[in-house]
Amino acid sequence: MACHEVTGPARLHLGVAPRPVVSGAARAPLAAGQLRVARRRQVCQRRAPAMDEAQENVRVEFEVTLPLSALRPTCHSMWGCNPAPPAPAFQHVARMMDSLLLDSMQPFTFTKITTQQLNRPKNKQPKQSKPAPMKPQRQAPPPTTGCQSRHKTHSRRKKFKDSEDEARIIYKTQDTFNIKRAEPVVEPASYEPKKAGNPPSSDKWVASLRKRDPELQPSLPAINNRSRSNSQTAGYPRVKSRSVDRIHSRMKPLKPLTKAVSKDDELCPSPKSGKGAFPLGPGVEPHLVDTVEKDVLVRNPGVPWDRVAGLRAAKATLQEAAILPLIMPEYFRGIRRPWRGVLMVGPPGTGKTMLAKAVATECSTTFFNISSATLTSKYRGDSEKLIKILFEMARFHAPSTIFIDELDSLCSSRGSDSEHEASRRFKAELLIQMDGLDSSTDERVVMVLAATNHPWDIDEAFRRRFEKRIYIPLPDAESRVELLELCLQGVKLEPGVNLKSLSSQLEGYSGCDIGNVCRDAAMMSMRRMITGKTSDEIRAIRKEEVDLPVTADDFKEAISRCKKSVSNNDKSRYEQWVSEFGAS
Ligand SMILES: Nc1ncnc2c1ncn2[C@@H]1O[C@H](COP(=O)(O)OP(=O)(O)OP(=O)(O)O)[C@@H](O)[C@H]1O
Repeated sequence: MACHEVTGPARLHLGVAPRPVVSGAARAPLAAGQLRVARRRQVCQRRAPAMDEAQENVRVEFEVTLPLSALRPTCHSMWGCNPAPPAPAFQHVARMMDSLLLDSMQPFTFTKITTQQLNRPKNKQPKQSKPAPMKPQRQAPPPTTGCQSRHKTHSRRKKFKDSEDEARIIYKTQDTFNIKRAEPVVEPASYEPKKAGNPPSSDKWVASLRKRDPELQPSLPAINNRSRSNSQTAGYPRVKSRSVDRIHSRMKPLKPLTKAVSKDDELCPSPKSGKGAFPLGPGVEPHLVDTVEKDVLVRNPGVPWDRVAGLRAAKATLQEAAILPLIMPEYFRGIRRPWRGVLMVGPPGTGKTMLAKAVATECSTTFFNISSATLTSKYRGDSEKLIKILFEMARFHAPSTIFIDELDSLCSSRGSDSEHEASRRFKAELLIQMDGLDSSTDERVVMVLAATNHPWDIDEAFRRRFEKRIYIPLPDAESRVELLELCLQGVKLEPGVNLKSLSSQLEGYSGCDIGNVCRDAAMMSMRRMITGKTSDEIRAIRKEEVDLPVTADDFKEAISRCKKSVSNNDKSRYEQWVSEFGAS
């Protein structure tokens, strides 16, 4: 018989004297350790070893009704009764008692556990005269201890075949454990819930029962739920679960996207969808929306086209893909729909990220910037949900640009043994979301822009979805001159410095490398000035003394110190990939 087949009411009452024992009031008092079986009068008198040292002020009482068929002339081993194997229903009750008595006294903060059969036939009810006095206690919290809660579980609705199958066992004892009295006894009317302090013991007790006896599982959820609500009403600080936190945070008003105003915003207005905050529909997790708004959404990339030197072909492709559909949306319909995805491929430091920001700045689109760092570390496990919300937000704030930096680290080839489950789910979700960007029917233009230094690692499914795959090469001679001019803005140059001849010396350098050379050359005069001086002497140097024009020799020295970061082999590998998979 499984535990839920205990068909009669099982009542357990733990209390601290002098509180009257309710259900035992109509009976002759029983000595400690006595076990009485009603109806059949099977009385088993045994003393538990631990109960020999009785404490006068602690009384444990429980009342159990269970089918006679379940009852054998046996007791639980704890009381040293008949060694015959106990019946399952009785076992169930015994195990509960066992857990209560053997655990760390926490159970004694419970005053009553009641299990009732809901549809018991009236003529089969056990005698009501004795349990009747317990009823008032269900309405008022028992006054014995400070940590009280009541629990009620309902046994499965199963009728007895015969009323003779019912038996009542009443057990009374004086507990011998070193029970710390929680609080003085108070009258029910003056009972007040404990405000704070000890956590509710019910959870601990239930957890203990679960651990000790998995067979009790079916009856525990009801106990557990009830105990939570009781501990809540008893004034204990509630332990919030993550899901509860989410619900609470859902109720918090989110900052509207267009509300943030900074100094930068005033100088260069951020792209505004003008639609206010993203609505939290069903299934939308507010903390992820918050995450996208805080960490992914870039309000003001602030990179105009002219800050990007060279890269004319790439700029033209991006203009066609991102800017023109916004300028003349009627034209970009049907077969002329805007490109859904553009992949920028090239060596590091060639301006791919700058280009993406420039697109967002020029188009005034809402710019979402995600990278493997954003997704895999902080939001591991949530990354696919984040992607889903990201695309929903991008549609809501359309026209939008979603920029995925270092695409290879997020969208590498699938199916390898080392592939993590979370990564697989993320890729699947991203593929689905990119498929959903059908701007031939949807007027909300959302473009996915990605950049990678390792195009050969990208999964072919993603490669296909990036309809434009453009090469961002190392700067040519003309672009290098532009870069030098850009980098040396505000820097005094000696009249003898020729940028064209300088650019020829910088062949094979990336935009980033050229910036480093310029920075180094611009600091040469200062280095010469401070050599061999103490910090006090350096402090005494005036700005005009160090701010000397940069000479050709300075550049020469800087070039000798800063080598290029991209090898010829790397360059040819990119060119080979682009000649095979490029689409510009
Ligand atoms: N074409 C360019 N115009 C202006 N600045 C450039 C250009 N290319 C590179 N730079 C300089 O190099 C720096 C790095 O550029 P960016 O981050 O865009 O390179 P990237 O191609 O995205 O590099 P990675 O692939 O390593 O992410 C920029 O801050 C900028 O100063």
